[in-house]
Amino acid sequence: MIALSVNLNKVALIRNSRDTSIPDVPEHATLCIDAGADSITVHPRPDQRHIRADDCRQLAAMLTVEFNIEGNPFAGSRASDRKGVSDYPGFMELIRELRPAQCTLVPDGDAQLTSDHGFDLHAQADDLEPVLAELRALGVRSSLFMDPVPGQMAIAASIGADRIELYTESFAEAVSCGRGVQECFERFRKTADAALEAGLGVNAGHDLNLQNLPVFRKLPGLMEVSIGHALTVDALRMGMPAAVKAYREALAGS
Ligand SMILES: CC(=O)[C@@H](O)[C@H](O)COP(=O)(O)O
Ligand SMILES: NCC(=O)COP(=O)(O)O
Repeated sequence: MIALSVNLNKVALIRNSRDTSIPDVPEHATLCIDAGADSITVHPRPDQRHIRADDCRQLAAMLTVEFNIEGNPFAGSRASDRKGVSDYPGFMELIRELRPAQCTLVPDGDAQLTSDHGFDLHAQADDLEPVLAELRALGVRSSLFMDPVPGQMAIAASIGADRIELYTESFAEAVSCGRGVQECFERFRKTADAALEAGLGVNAGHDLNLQNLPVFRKLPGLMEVSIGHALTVDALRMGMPAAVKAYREALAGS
């Protein structure tokens, strides 16, 4: 069974548009879990535009399923610009404090609108190796956010990653425009095969939705998908429990 990890970034984004506590992030985590989510994902960015360090602390204290925290391991601390909101302590400082079940390392710059590329391990392996070693020492499963490039999988394994997360925006784009879907899927399949061959687990995420999951779910060895933006948009129309159930069904092929 492919695990569904619901990303709550966009619930926090709505909340942050006012000085308020609603929509309540932990309450929506519970709604997702009760509807069948296997895991909760968040991506606390230094500007705390959506998920804040305090959200991560609240979720870590209450979750009854796996917690996956994503972010750039080299992101340092940043003072909060909002009254009553804690400073961003630095990504690895947050991981050391909370020790989530999984940590997905993403090479996002602080000013990026969203995640839009994976790591280049030819350039970044030496910097990442000690971070992966620390995650292992903390008992946190590691995952590296990667583009679908088969040749990088052996490097990911050699520096100590437990899993990779395939950056799926290119597949989502192919499905959306109706062009090159099979060729794109084949690139992901070859990358997944290379990851499995190297002993890595295979996660995936970014722009996955109810239209592209029926195909992407067939990826060999896929263990987990993390989905936030499209699922939240669907939840605006159908409600969060129904949206989670719809994504679970899409993953199950039912
Ligand atoms: C790594 C990735 O693709 C997403 O998990 C990321 O969390 C998206 O970030 P935003 O929700 O800030 O667009
Ligand atoms: N790692 C992907 C994720 O957590 C959510 O990405 P998206 O569904 O918001 O694009």
